[in-house]
Amino acid sequence: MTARVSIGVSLKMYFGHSDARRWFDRVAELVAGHPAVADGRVEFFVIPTYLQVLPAVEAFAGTRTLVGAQDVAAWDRGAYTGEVGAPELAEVGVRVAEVGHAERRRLFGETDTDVAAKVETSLRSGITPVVCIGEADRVDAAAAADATAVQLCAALVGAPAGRVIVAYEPVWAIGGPEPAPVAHIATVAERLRAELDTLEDRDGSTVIYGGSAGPGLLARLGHSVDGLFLGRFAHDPDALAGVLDEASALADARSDAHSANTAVAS
Ligand SMILES: O=C[C@H](O)COP(=O)(O)O
Repeated sequence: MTARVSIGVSLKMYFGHSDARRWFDRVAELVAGHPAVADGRVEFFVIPTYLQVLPAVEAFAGTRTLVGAQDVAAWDRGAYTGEVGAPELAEVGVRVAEVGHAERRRLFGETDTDVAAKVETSLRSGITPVVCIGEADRVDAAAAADATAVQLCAALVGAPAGRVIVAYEPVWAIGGPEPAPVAHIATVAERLRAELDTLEDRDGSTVIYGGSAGPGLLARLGHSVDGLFLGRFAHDPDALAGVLDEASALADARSDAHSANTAVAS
């Protein structure tokens, strides 16, 4: 388990260009003044639409915020109309790329093979993939853990060495009024972390939770996840500030636990 806690936001296609730019300015000010983001205890990433990427890179310059893309082409470059490749994304400052979100799998027919190709090109281009996985139907936690472990393995087929951010998002909890139950999330996230721990060359990889996540959830989840992947409940910068405060408290608790363990071992 890393001491660092990750908080990510995907804006999906909710904001128009002006609204997105206003949100970037508000949030850039917020994170610039947030000690835990400023000193790296909390990793913060923002994933706007492709067209909003460059203004986001500009707005968040100097704040340690990682700007991401909501998708990435499965190929580096060539005759792929409408696509954007990882090398170009990296060239303009994109640091993370969302791969295999439930909406892309459901609405655009993305398969595990597509997801694996996108993970591969991202890592090869120096971009950290945010690998989205989650069970489609509301099954019990053990079945969800089994299903998502299979998805994770499929996403990493052929992937070069490097850190991945695994976003566990039960499909049935996305876009709803509330997140999945804490015990369910904890069971699945712990299984996914255990799977990652068996893999070589995945140092620093993290498991975060998404699906109607908002203020109050991280404090209840505690050490069972490495952070959250927010959607609608980050549109209000004040709500996002609350989540960042919870992330800061969790990062401090992890750091204390790590120090205590080190002291016992020596
Ligand atoms: O990308 C983010 C997730 O799909 C969660 O979105 P949501 O919190 O609006 O359900």
